[in-house]
Amino acid sequence: MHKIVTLPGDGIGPEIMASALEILQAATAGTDFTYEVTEMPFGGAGIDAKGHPFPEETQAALQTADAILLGAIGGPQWHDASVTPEQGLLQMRALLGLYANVRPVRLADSLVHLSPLKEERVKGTDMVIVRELIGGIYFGKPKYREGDEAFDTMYYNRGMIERIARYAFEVAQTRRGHVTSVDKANVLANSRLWRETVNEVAQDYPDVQVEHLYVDAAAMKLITKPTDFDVILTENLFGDILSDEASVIPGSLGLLPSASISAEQAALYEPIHGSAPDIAGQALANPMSMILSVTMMLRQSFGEEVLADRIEEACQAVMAEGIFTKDLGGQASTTDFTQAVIRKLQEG
Ligand SMILES: NC(=O)C1=CN([C@@H]2O[C@H](COP(=O)(O)OP(=O)(O)OC[C@H]3O[C@@H](n4cnc5c(N)ncnc54)[C@H](O)[C@@H]3O)[C@@H](O)[C@H]2O)C=CC1
Ligand SMILES: CC(C)CC(=O)C(=O)O
Ligand SMILES: [Mg+2]
Repeated sequence: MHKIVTLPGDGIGPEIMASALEILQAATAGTDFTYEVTEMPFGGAGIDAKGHPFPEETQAALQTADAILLGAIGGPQWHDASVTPEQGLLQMRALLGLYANVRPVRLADSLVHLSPLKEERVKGTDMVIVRELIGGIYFGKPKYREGDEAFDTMYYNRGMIERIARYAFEVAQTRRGHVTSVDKANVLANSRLWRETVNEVAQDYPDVQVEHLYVDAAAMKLITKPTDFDVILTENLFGDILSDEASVIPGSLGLLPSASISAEQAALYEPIHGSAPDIAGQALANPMSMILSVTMMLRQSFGEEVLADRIEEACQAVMAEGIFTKDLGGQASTTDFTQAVIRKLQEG
C-alpha cells in the first residue's frame, strides 16, 4: 500500500487536487496499484488551521510518505502573515532537501493548435527544465529589509552546483543527450562559478553535449526556437521565470507539472503555477498540471509507466476532441474536463 500525502493548499490548489485524485482513483480501480491518501494542511490553509504555513503535524506526516502531492499555496489574505505561505513553501523545500525541480515541457502533435505560437516553431517541442530549488537568491543570507533599503543574496557553492548539474546530465543521458546551461556569467560571480562547475561536471559525461546561454538570450530563444532545447539546467530564480515563460509553448500555465527531488526524502510533485486567486472557486482551473504531476509520481516514485501512459493518453484524447478549460480557449469547467477524462479511461 503506497502512502501518498496530499497538501491541497490554497486557491485553485484544492480544486485541481480533487480532480487529479478522482482521475487516479478511476485509473487504478481494479488494478494492483493500491494506495492511501492522507491530506494535511499547508500554506494559507496551514495558517488558518494551525497558525503556521508548515505545521508540525504536516512536517511529521511528510517524513512517512512514499510520495507527496502539492496543489498550490498563497493568496492576498496571507500577504501580511508573520510567516507567509510562500515562506512555508521555501521552508518545506529546504527541510526535505528538494534540490532538483524537474519541469517537462512537451507539446503533443495532436494539441499543437492550442499553442498561441506559430505551429512551425513549436511543433515537436520536448524539453525538461532542471531548476535548482534550494539555493540562490530565494535562500541566501543576508536577506532583510531596513527602511528604504532591502537585501537579497544570491548564494551558491561548488557542491550545490555540482549536485544539480549531475542530476541534469543524468536526465540528458536518458533523453537526447544535450544540456543547455543557463546563467548570467557576463555579470554575476555566482554564474561564473556555475559555468566553471558545469564544465567540470560535463567531463564526466562525454556522451552529453553541453552549451551555455545567458539567461536573457535564453528567454528569447525559448519561445522562438523551443525545439532546440533538450535539457535546460539553471539556478533557482532563472528556472522559476523561464519555466512560466515556457508554458506559453503548449498554451497555458495550467498544463505544466513538476517533480521536486530529494536525495534523502520522498519526492514531491506539484504544478509549476501558483494558487491563481483570480479564478479560484469558479471551476475554471485547468487540472492538467496536477494530473500530470500525478503521472510523474506514478512513473518516478512507483514505476507505474502503463498507468501513467493510460492517464496521459486519456487526457490528450479528451483535449484533442475539443474539451478543455477556459485558459486554453475552451468552455469545459474543471469538473466537465475531469468527468470527460474519467469516461475516456472507463471506455478504454
Ligand atoms: N508553488 C506554488 O504554490 C506557487 C505559489 N505562488 C503563489 O500563488 C499566488 C498567485 O500568484 P500569481 O502570480 O497569480 O501566479 P499563478 O501561477 O497563481 O497565476 C498566474 C496566472 O495563470 C493562471 N493560472 C495558473 N494556474 C492555472 C490553471 N491551473 N488553470 C488556469 N489558469 C491558471 C492564473 O489564473 C493567473 O492568471 C501568489 O500568492 C504566489 O506567491 C506562485 C507560484 C508558485
Ligand atoms: C514561492 C515561489 C518561489 C514559488 C514559485 O514561483 C515556484 O516554485 O515556481
Ligand atoms: Mg514560479
